Amino acid sequence: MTMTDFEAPFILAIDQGTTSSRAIVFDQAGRIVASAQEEFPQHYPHDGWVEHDPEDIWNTTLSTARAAFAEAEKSGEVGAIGVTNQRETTILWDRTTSAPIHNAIVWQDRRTADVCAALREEGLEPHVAARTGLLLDPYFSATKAAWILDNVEGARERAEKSELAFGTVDAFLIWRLTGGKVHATDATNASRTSLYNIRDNRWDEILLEKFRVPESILPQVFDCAADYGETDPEIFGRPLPICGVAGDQQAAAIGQACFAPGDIKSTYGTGCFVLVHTGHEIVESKNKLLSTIAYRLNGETSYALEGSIFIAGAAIQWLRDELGVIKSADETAALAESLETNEGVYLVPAFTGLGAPHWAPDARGAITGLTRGAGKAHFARAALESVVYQTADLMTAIARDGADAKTLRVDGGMVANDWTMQFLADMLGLPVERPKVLETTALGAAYLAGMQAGYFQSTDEIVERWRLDARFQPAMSGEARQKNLDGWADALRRTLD
Ligand SMILES: Nc1ncnc2c1ncn2[C@@H]1O[C@H](COP(=O)(O)OP(=O)(O)O)[C@@H](O)[C@H]1O
Ligand SMILES: O=P(O)(O)OC[C@H](O)CO
Repeated sequence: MTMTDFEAPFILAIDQGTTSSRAIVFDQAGRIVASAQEEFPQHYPHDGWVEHDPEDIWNTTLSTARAAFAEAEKSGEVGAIGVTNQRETTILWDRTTSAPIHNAIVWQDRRTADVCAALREEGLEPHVAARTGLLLDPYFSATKAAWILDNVEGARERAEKSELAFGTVDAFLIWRLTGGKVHATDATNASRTSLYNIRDNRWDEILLEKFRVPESILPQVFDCAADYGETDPEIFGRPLPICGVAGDQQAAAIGQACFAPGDIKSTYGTGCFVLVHTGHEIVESKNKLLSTIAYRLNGETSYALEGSIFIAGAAIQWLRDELGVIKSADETAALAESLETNEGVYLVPAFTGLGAPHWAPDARGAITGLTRGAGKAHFARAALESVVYQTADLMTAIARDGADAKTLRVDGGMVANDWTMQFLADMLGLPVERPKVLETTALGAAYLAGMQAGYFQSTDEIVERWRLDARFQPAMSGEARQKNLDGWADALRRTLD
């Protein structure tokens, strides 16, 4: 392909993730023109606490966006920007100086588990579920924002005087990119705060009061494809419109062209998130899944059921960084394959508690079935298998809630691992489809911006652009499958007990 094969104007997608910031420029056919990525430090000040320095978030976003932009502009012009982000992560900043008043409290952070437990005792959970589709868990932004207001000296008084702004990472980046002119978020990110009423599409006064978050600090909530203002001309040498925004899991579903009820995708990055489109209706889960906004376009809201797993690729990073049994993530497939079975070794990676469908913030990880012969292949296989079993638990919950999946579309860094994808198809008993573009999160943000910029007229044009790379068909015997699932259920029971 020559440079001139690309269809301009291009779209710059900013994908601010949990462990790295990425910027990818796409052409209008959905092909990658240029990209850049930078990791940044994670801070763990106490057991169960996870923080990011917002300046690291900003600096890595800025440098990757500028690098991808400069590379792309050698072959065409960038016309629009889409933003997608790690969700729930909470930042409060000074409206005058744009300086954060505390580190970002990351979605994985469990410090407000006690607050959530106390609110549950007071009977708040059914109200949270009815209004936001969520559960009472430290995962979501509300208790994180209140924690900052209570623990940074003078913050509450300053918030009451409208001197502070709250945002998930998208809102913080939009604020900085527009030079402090726009304080806005999109409906998907708002739906992850525990403060946003997903039925009426507005900040919920009762929840603001219960969670003790003043309305004065909240951003405006826009559609996912909308006018979010222009970037400060100094950033890219000219102003560029920011016109597409969605939380990363919702953006991945858009990049996977999940626009019809029943369409389902699973993204394997640091964590794993399964989203199934439920149309314009909110499906209330009876199996501890979340109801959430899939996207809002032209004022019309589509919803999804979501299963959130906190540790997926992070288990592989743990093998590499803490245990040192691998040097790089790619080694895990060969290690897993070197064993005919898992030989009874299971890992339950509850490093930051367990998410759906258990919601056990105090659970901690376990490895079971170790024998003297267990070695690094067993650990690698158990880590990969754990991601699959957690997905299987979610798929069971989704099926019980009435969604009937025919195939599962997968994406994210971990799906490069063929062994894991085959094991996933085997355990689910469903075909697993991997698309050609694995960067579906960034692609989804680019599509949203492209819609607002007028490059795409409808979601049908996005459906047409989806391309299959590989389909993994279930091949394992029913007996072997059940043995594995039983072994996992046993390890899980021991962890939860
Ligand atoms: N071949 C592989 N096998 C297993 N895990 C992998 C492989 N390649 C990458 N990963 C895992 O995928 C994750 C990176 O995926 P990515 O989508 O970039 O994550 P995020 O956006 O959450 O930072 C890492 O946790 C890494 O350990
Ligand atoms: O940064 P990721 O890809 O691990 O995604 C994080 C999720 O948005 C958390 O809800």
